[in-house]
Amino acid sequence: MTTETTAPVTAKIPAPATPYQGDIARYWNNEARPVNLRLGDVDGLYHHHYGIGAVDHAALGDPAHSEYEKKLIAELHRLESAQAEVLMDHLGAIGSDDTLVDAGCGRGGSMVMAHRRFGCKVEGVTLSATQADFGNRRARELRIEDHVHSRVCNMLDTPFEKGSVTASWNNESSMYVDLHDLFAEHSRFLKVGGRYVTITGCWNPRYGQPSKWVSQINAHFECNIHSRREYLRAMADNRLVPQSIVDLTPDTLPYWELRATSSLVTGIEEAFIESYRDGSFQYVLIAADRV
Ligand SMILES: C[S@@+](CC[C@H](N)C(=O)[O-])C[C@H]1O[C@@H](n2cnc3c(N)ncnc32)[C@H](O)[C@@H]1O
Ligand SMILES: CC(C)=CCC/C(C)=C/COP(=O)(O)OP(=O)(O)O
Ligand SMILES: [Mg+2]
Repeated sequence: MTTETTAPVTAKIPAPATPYQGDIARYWNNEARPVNLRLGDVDGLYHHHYGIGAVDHAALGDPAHSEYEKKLIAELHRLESAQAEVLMDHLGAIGSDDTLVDAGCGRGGSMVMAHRRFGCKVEGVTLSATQADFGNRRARELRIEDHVHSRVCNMLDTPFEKGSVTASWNNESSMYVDLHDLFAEHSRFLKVGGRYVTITGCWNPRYGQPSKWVSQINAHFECNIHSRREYLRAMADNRLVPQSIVDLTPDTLPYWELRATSSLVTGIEEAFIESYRDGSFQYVLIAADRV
């Protein structure tokens, strides 16, 4: 029998708010890159974000060894999960009765991690019905569907009640939306005293304008990378006061340098490596209090 929790969300997909959002929904509905699926298969946590931390060369062993590629995939995945743990380190004290929101939740890997860590409810929104179905199927397989739920929904217009959410985040998903609209919505559903965290790639105002590498990343993902200045200004305008700003650029470079040597390369590795090296692009975590 089909129940409410097992029915695919595709049965009730809202129309995209704009033609652009329709493009992004299609993009993620059709995405099936091995660099994401093979990494997720390592332990069933499927991410669409990048990694941070030092590469464990001892664990990788000899590149000539027949098991090397498998170990490399496991290592890239370990670094991506480490990134999500660092984001969660900044969410503050979360109890099992709390609700968290993952804005732009992808296939839901971070939501599962947050539930395992805090025992709380996690609500995810994505434009992609394929991703929401994938995340809900994984939650059912893990028997956590009463706590972890994805829906097809525009993160700028969510059904969450005003002041009902203890903490929320965007993990590499804020480059698809206007930041003033985004932070107005987080600010609306967060409790006063709640916490907002983003990990994002942003262009560096000190460079002047987006570099050719940043433009290449935008074209590759059909996104619009904002500047660091824009993040801080849009937060300030929406009652989100930064508590920590961490430049993760040096921590993400080893991930990219390792990924560039793998068989799973997608062609975007050079743009990330060169823009991080020339200072035009930064990988940043911002944690802010809703005041
Ligand atoms: C790069 S993926 C990041 C996924 C996830 N945060 C993770 O870390 O694995 C970007 C996500 O943003 C979502 N997204 C983009 N624009 C959105 C919008 N307006 N509303 C909801 N989700 C959106 C996409 O559907 C996709 O799931
Ligand atoms: C930091 C920036 C600018 C990110 C842009 C958003 C994005 C597409 C993130 C990774 O998704 P993915 O895991 O699906 O990408 P890939 O296939 O390259 O691993
Ligand atoms: Mg990826």
